[in-house]
Amino acid sequence: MARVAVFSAGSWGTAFGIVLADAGNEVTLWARREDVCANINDKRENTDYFPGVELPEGMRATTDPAEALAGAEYVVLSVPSQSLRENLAQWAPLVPEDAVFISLMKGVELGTTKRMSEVIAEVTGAGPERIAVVSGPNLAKEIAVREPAASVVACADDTVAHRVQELCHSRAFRPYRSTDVLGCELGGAYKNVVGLCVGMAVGLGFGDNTTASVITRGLAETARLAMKLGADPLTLMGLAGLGDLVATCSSPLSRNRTFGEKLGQGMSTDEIYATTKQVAEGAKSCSSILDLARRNGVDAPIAEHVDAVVRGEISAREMMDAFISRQTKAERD
Ligand SMILES: NC(=O)C1=CN([C@@H]2O[C@H](COP(=O)(O)OP(=O)(O)OC[C@H]3O[C@@H](n4cnc5c(N)ncnc54)[C@H](O)[C@@H]3O)[C@@H](O)[C@H]2O)C=CC1
Ligand SMILES: O=C(CO)COP(=O)(O)O
Repeated sequence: MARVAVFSAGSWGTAFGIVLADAGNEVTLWARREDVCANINDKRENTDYFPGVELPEGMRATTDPAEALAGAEYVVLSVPSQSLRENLAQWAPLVPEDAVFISLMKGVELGTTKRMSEVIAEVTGAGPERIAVVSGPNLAKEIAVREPAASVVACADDTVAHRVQELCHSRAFRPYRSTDVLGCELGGAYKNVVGLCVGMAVGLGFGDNTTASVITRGLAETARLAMKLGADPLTLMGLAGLGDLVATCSSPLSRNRTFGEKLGQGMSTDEIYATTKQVAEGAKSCSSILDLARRNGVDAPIAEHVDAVVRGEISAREMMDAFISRQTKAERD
């Protein structure tokens, strides 16, 4: 049993906290809001995110980061990717010296084009042996009610990956192990952009040929960039690549796919933001991923066109037309 601090009590932080508590750990969730914290401690429920789901015994909440971090051996991070740097700057001085960071986030930082593990390393000074990521087909709502699922735990240090793997192996959650942090993170961030694109196709009324074409070319685009940066191609064929892409692009539970569907139906980005407070990481990361691809000389038509639709520069329909009319090429290029 280990002591784990989870930041924060949103969808995935809470659902992964349930996995950790089910696996026998002592879990403290940091909640931003007093009412969320009180519900978790008093009613054993995160009413905002998972009404009706009873939280396990080994889980409690606090709004005080110092209390959450006292004696923590593992620090799980599940905040919006674009706020991580600012959040961590406040929390880092409170983190116990040897604690291992576990990133659940699927985004790329705007401006710097850094992956979340890179931001963690930069802000905290932690070495690669203290930074792990968890990524895979893990829609939070299904995990919270213990539907069976698999995922990948990646850390540059295989011994630490093994420890984190054991930490989160519960009765419904099966983690695999990897040392390819970069491949897992890029797979996780890119599938959100592809999910937006698939959602747009659905919103436009198109069927399975269109969505399968976008998913497949999305995987090719993800692999092109990830491999250029040094990822193992097999990671992209695995749970953190293809697996997550399939879950996100097929599920109405996906916030990214839903966001895309609304764009396809003609809503603007601002109108969609006004309808939800939940994170759709791809709407921000399409721009940073495109930036990353351009800096590395990699062709990224899906990221480029999704970014243009999110910015309101073209419509979803114009995006689909542009894909079809692009210069023809070999499939493997
Ligand atoms: N929901 C899901 O099914 C999954 C989500 N993820 C990833 O997990 C990360 C978190 O997403 P979710 O939990 O789904 O989002 P969410 O919107 O459900 O929760 C976000 C949490 O962050 C907090 N938050 C928002 N702005 C903040 C700020 N400025 N500073 C500190 N905390 C802030 C919110 O209070 C909330 O507790 C994202 O990177 C997402 O891609 C990964 C796998 C599954
Ligand atoms: O990452 C996810 C599933 O693995 C969740 O996807 P959304 O953020 O699109 O809901």
